[in-house]
Amino acid sequence: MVITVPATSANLGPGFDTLGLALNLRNEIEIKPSNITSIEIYGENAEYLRSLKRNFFVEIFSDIYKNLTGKEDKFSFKFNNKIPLSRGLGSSSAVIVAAITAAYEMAQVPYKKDKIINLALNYEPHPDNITPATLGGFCVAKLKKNRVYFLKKFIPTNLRAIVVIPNKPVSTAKSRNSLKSHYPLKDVVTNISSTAMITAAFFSEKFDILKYIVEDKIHQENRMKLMPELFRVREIALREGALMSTLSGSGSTFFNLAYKDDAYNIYSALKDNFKDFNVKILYFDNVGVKVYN
Ligand SMILES: Nc1ncnc2c1ncn2[C@@H]1O[C@H](COP(=O)(O)OP(=O)(O)OP(=O)(O)O)[C@@H](O)[C@H]1O
Ligand SMILES: N[C@@H](CCO)C(=O)O
Repeated sequence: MVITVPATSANLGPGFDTLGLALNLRNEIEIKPSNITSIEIYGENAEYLRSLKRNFFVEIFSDIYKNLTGKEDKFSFKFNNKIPLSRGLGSSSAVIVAAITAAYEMAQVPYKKDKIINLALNYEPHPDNITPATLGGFCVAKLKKNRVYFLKKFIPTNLRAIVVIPNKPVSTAKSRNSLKSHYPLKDVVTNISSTAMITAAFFSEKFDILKYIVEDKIHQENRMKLMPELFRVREIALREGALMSTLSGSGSTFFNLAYKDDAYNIYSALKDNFKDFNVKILYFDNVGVKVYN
């Protein structure tokens, strides 16, 4: 069985822990029943992941598989990773969502994607990465009493993401600790109105308005100060025609949305100015986690 899962960009600026979308940059995992457990890792951060004593995917997969079947069967795992670690592209959510889905598939227990999203929450309390990793598209998610409520919208094919991936990781857990616990009412209102406008823009496919309404007062500026070059990434992307330009999740990646005809200009301006950063044009993903038997 092969399972693939997309990278995700969470928050979209003001939609902290609420908005997210899926990008066509996928980790691929091949799993086969075997007499012994074996793990092969290729691609992004392979050397680092090989050096770890515990494999996050295999641990989650084994727990869920045992819960479902009562058995401790052995499998061979081959990972081909494209999502860089701790860059705000949802690498941890991708692992969690893929591992849970793989366990249900291998155990041959029927499931709905709603189930995957809610189980994933036990491992990471951020529905804004988990929901689009599972479903693809643009997702709005709300966590209430330990349950995720969500809505998804397909992202049209005339849009592209231009991502700027710095060479420095940012741990989500650490970067959350640096955030304030209280905010003035006017800042809260800025985020509520901006998040509502972004949601309406995606659901009505009226993307031009994004140029004027994306404002965050909760987390972005503080997090961007950890890597001040990101202020210039935003300035250049917007100047070259991006519809919006936001920190991806907790960073360090910057996410830029553009019409496909503007994508190359934005990409080359960013590439020329940030030679040490990895700049990519990506399609959006509207499918989410996918299984090939
Ligand atoms: N392919 C992988 N295989 C095993 N473990 C992984 C893999 N990808 C990520 N992880 C685990 O997830 C951690 C990264 O999680 P973190 O939340 O800091 O970053 P992220 O999910 O990439 O960013 P964000 O949540 O802001 O989008 C890694 O340190 C590692 O423990
Ligand atoms: N909403 C989470 C996403 C982490 O990718 C945060 O900003 O910390």
